[in-house]
Amino acid sequence: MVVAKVFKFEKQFDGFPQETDLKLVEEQLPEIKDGEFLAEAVYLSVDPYMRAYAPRLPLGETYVGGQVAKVTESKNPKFPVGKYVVAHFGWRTHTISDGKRTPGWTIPMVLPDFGGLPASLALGVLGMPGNTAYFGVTDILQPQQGHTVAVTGAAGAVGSLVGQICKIKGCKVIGIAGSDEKGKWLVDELGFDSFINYKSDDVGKALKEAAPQGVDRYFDNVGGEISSTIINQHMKNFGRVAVCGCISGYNEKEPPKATPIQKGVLRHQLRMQGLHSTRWEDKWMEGILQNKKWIEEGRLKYRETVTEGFENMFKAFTDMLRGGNFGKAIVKV
Ligand SMILES: NC(=O)C1=CN([C@@H]2O[C@H](COP(=O)(O)OP(=O)(O)OC[C@H]3O[C@@H](n4cnc5c(N)ncnc54)[C@H](OP(=O)(O)O)[C@@H]3O)[C@@H](O)[C@H]2O)C=CC1
Ligand SMILES: CCCCCC(=O)/C=C/[C@@H]1[C@@H](C/C=C\CCCC(=O)O)[C@@H](O)C[C@H]1O
Repeated sequence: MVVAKVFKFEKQFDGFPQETDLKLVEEQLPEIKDGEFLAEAVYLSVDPYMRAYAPRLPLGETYVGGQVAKVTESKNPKFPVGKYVVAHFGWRTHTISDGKRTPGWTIPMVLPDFGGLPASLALGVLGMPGNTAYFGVTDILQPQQGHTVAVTGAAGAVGSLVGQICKIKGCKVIGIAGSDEKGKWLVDELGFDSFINYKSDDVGKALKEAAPQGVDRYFDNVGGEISSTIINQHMKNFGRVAVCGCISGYNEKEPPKATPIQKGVLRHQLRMQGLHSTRWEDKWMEGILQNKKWIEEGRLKYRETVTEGFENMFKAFTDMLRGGNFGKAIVKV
């Protein structure tokens, strides 16, 4: 008899998530049936969307999320024992799956050959965040050689890759994030051209110094007043803005107030587009293979912030929301 540990959504968040909003329970799993397999979580992801999605998640449900799991029993030839899968099973240690899609989420996928790179990367640079960065830059932002690019959430899973991919495309990249230690990593190790600490610097003033001629492309991971400042005061004419996330408001009880951006969009004739990584599901492997190639060539660096122990999922999640992570935040069971 297999017993799964599962985090259930106990109480709707009211502002910043509290530990008592989730409940860790045990579930006895039945024997697998024909067409099913049993998978044991090895790495689990903690992502900002888990906070943004909460109002739509019914209470009592398993908390949402992706994981890399090892197939330990199988009556489904597409998911043989010993293989690793990346799947949207939620915050749980053991899962019985029929290999079909959890409605609204990605379909379980046997991990492709990562050529010796760690399987955990399927939750980061070789998975959803990596593809958000890759397709968000190549399809939405479309930076050209010589462009100046600003990216917020710059030291996180998506932002750290966005900046590097823009460097690969020949751009000047300005990263905006929440600590000088993050800035040092971005500039000294990832090759960003400059860094702004939004917690201690005046973003408008610092951006004027870093990009006196203005910004051609802005990859927005945070929304709020920082984005209003960039869009209203720093974009060049005909610039592009990729709206990827708005984490500055996810934990707010009331919708955050920020200076309207319409004037800036209009004055500078900007092209501003939202994106969800899922729109590129039909060419998902293109992003994974390209990011993998850039890693192998030494042109794309990744970093993981690993929390040990399934019981520490909530801690890892809230640490990430508070900015404790460099690169991708994951949990190792
Ligand atoms: N559209 C899509 O398909 C996807 C969108 N996203 C979005 O992209 C963004 C980044 O996601 P991801 O890379 O996974 O997460 P990160 O790895 O960047 O982690 C979140 C980071 O957000 C920063 N942060 C927290 N609060 C604030 C705040 N008030 N203002 C500014 N920054 C804050 C913290 O860094 P710091 O120390 O700098 O504050 C923290 O490390 C999120 O908004 C997310 O929702 C992510 C994946 C897919
Ligand atoms: C306003 C919330 C923006 C969330 C941005 C983000 O991180 C998206 C990530 C998607 C994720 C979408 C899942 C749920 C977010 C829905 C929130 C909402 O609309 O209220 C998943 O599909 C993979 C990433 O592409």
